[in-house]
Amino acid sequence: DSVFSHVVRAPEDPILGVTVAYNKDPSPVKLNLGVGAYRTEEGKPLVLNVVRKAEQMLLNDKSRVKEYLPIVGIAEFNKLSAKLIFGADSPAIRENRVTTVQCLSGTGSLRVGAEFLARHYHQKTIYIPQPTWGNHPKVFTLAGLSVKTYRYYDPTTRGMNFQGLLEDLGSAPSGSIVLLHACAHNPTGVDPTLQQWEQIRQLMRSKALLPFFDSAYQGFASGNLDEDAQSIRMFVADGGECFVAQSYAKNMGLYGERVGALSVVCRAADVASKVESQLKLVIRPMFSNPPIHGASIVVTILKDSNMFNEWTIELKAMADRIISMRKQLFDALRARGTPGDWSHIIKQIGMFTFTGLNSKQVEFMTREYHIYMTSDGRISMAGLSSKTVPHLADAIHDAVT
Ligand SMILES: Cc1[nH+]cc(COP(=O)(O)O)c(CN[C@@H](CCC(=O)O)C(=O)O)c1O
Repeated sequence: DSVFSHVVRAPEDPILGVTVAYNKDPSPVKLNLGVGAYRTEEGKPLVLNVVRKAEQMLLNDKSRVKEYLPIVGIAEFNKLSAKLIFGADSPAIRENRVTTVQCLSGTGSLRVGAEFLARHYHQKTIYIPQPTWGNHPKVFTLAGLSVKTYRYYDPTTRGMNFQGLLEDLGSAPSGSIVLLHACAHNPTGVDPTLQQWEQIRQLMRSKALLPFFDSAYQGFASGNLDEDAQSIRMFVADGGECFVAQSYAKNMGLYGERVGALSVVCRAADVASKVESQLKLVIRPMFSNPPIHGASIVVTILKDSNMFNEWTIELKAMADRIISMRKQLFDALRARGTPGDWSHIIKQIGMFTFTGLNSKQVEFMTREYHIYMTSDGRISMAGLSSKTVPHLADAIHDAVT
């Protein structure tokens, strides 16, 4: 018999497995509110017009070839990605203290950064928020870091547990790595205020804690690219060092193209270039060099001011539709007199609402209403439309009464 007959069947992924279950459900009223992927009012995935236009331009350009990219990817993509996240006027970019390497979307950027840190950084512990994106602990553990958590969310207020955050980061060994969601925290939808970010920055710099930002939703939280990058830019402005993982999956709708970048901001230009040389030694045996198509779309859009503006308009429209779904769900629950305070639905920002529903209630909603969402009570608002809000509101009302 097979030499792999001992292999046990692994469980489905807590997030991506929701889509597997949804796809199996024959119900005509089923609703997929699991995966954080944007859907239109018609409930369909969206390819941005500006992305279609960029792809057409690429197709028409007969000079384009499909040669290997350099290990670090498309140089122009890396420059434009750094500019997008750090700002055109970033001192770090001006002083050439940033190295950016093209990776496989946000996950790949996190993994490459974690592998580098496990090899070259003296502290092997990374503190991640409690709760956080389900894949974070696996990415960092498999890269060789040891994962600890810091308090982040307060279930009673459904807001931040800021005191807990300060205490936990305040008692972390100096030099520890700290994972920070740049904006639109997943799964809670709760972000620090700018004042709280400044307090976090001061505390972290005073203990030489190393910030590792995960920016998967730039532009999706507020609808404004610069606003959603403010937390990162505060840290870069103080001249300190940080890691930033960037994803174009959501804000440019390039999910399956796997387009992202890892940036490392260093204190000196020569350090940045040595770091880049070591990042290449991580990437080469991992995936050798990144895919050309998605990054070429990003370059085509970011380098042309008209297409860039077109993108920002489409991005704002996606963010606005999500915000209107929040309002509609909140109003629908109020209209039903659903017991409980549901104001967190409109206070939280980004792709997700952390409803506060428990796994039993979630199971009930899946069984009785064919609503698919993660067992932690997270709902992807992008999966909702005006037509389906009543169905969800009925399900929540039924689950809590
Ligand atoms: C915070 C965060 N960081 C990184 C990623 C990775 O994105 P990518 O660029 O595709 O590698 C995601 C996607 N998380 C949503 C998408 C599905 C998934 O889990 O992956 C989600 O939480 O639904 C995040 O939510």
